[in-house]
Amino acid sequence: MRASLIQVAVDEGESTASRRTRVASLVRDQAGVADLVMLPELWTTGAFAYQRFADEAEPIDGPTHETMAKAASDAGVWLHAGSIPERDPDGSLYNTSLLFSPSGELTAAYRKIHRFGFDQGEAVLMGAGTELRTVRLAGTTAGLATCYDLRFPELFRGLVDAGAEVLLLSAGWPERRRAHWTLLAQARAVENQAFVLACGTAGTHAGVPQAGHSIVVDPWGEVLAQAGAEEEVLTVEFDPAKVATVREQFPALKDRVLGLAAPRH
Ligand SMILES: NC(=O)CCC(=O)C(=O)O
Repeated sequence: MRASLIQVAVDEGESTASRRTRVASLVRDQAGVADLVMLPELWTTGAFAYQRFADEAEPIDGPTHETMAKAASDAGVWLHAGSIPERDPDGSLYNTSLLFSPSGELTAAYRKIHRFGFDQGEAVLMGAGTELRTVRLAGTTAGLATCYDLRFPELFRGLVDAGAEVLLLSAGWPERRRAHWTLLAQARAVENQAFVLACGTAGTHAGVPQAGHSIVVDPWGEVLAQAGAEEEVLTVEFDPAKVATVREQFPALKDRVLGLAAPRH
């Protein structure tokens, strides 16, 4: 499988409409290059531009859906189109990832489960997703996660229990915590014996420099490729069958002990 992670720059000053057009063209450029293309979290607004979420929220089948479904089918690729600020028909907001098939059908929508609560923005403005999402694509099973989710290993274990071999994380991770980003991506890959493809943003918005450094890690924890700090398309080739090989040769997942009792005092 060949995957291209498009590390979109989310600097202020570019309108949402023109960014959509620009990113759709980057996706189309992947025709014949990649089987799977990924975009970051909230790349239309930037993940920290909290004041824009309500104004720019869209329904699942809104303008980003329309543009990205067409880009996926024009390019003939699986497209993890990152996430949008979704407005549910009941008015509430969610941070929702969209995944399209090569014919442009929406195959999965994942509402981010762990909202970023550190600075009160996302956790106050957005609702929390409640359902894990896995998708069969290109002969493997992918599990979806978004940014802050990376800090919560139980979510990834849930995806692996549901059959995931490839963990797709779209993010808007800040430069300030870049060391955590690389470490956690490798940890999630090693502990789950799965590929991790983590696509972040570049640039600066709302005063928050973004980490970039999108990363692809194999089930043994080796970094197959990592981007730099600027906007970049990171293309990598990997064999999802390596998951079965690693799990067979070093069957640590089989040694899990479930339902540990709390300590007695
Ligand atoms: N958008 C996010 O989820 C930010 C997460 C983050 O900054 C962190 O976990 O650190």
